[in-house]
Amino acid sequence: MDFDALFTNHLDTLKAEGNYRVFADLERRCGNFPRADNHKDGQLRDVTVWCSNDYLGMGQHPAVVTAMVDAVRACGTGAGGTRNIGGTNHHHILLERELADLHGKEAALLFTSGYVSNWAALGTLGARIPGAVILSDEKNHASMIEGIRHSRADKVLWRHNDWRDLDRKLHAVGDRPKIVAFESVYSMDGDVAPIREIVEVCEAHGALSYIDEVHAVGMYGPRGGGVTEREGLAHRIDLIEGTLGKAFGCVGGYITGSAPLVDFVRSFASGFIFTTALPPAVAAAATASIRHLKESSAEREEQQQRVARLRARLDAAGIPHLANGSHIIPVMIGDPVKCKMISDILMNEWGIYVQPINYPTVPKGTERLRITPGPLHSDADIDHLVTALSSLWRQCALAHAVA
Ligand SMILES: Cc1ncc(COP(=O)(O)O)c(C=O)c1O
Repeated sequence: MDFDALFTNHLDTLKAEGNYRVFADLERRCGNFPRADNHKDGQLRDVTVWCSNDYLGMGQHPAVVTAMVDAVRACGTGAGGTRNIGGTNHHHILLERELADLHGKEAALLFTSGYVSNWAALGTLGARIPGAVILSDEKNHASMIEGIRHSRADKVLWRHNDWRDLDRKLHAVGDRPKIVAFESVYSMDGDVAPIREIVEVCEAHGALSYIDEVHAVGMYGPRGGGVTEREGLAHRIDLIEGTLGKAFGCVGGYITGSAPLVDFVRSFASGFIFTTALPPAVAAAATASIRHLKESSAEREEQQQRVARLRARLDAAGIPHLANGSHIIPVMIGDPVKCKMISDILMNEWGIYVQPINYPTVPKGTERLRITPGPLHSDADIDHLVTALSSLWRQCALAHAVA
């Protein structure tokens, strides 16, 4: 199916109706709003955070902080409107160009979060492509599930990461327009999808491929374009979705794809049209973060060393963790009460903050600590964490990994 022709067709109808909107190129809307006082709130406990999704510490990177502060001074704190009505600033346009370039796509579109990107994009594609069927990996994130539900399109689940099952299910769907939705790095198990095989199956069936790279953008690929960049597959995926809130250290989400696809979502998605735009300062900070990670792999390399070191230390201590080929280290506990208790003791007695992950976020019996080492963790932090876990493993009589 020629999706771009279909999108263009719909857009032509919009144009004929006079409802088609464009943004002024590099539109500026900055003002000298009064600066807010910088105040410190109450005393904070000194803990080491081990469960942050600011994977590379970019939220504290001087270039990112400076970009945000400068933009707040120049443009104020808020966008002041929806993108279509007064809220588009040159920082949004620059960021969309940066994102399109990151993924080698014609266009990009910002949303207020990664959640909203998935919800709005899948909701719109499923609802507006007549007769569409969405084939969704069974472990897809809630934002994708909700988007599909919102679209009211028919949904078919395929077994997690099982491209053969996907192939069979695409066959069974037959001649209808098909959208295949999946992730690159799954958040809770940290496992990585067989993207090449999935893309080949999509191509064989003429399906639109939709990948969520939320846990991979900034982290993988020579310029931080995600697993699709690392594997040289970005150009074969129709839509890449990502977040600015994790490795890029800011907030917001986006989609990238062909110009007609992005224009189609921009023109029809209520989650884009009817909400205040991201603050320009956030867009400026995200642009600085993306640019930095495109040009420098220092944070990524440092992060990968931290992950390798922690995994080796856990292995040496016999503490079971999922080997998954990603930066997410799930330390398996398998009991909800012990999981919560260990998290509490780590916080109260060891100054370590790692949130317990229990049902319904993960299936019963697979309760875990989801640990995310970053470049800002020192060797001493890692040693302290493993010493604490080893002590708790003995205290709580937890099973050790088989060597
Ligand atoms: C796979 C996946 N997609 C989307 C999102 C939503 O991204 P955001 O936090 O930017 O809303 C998350 C959030 O954790 C996620 O894990």
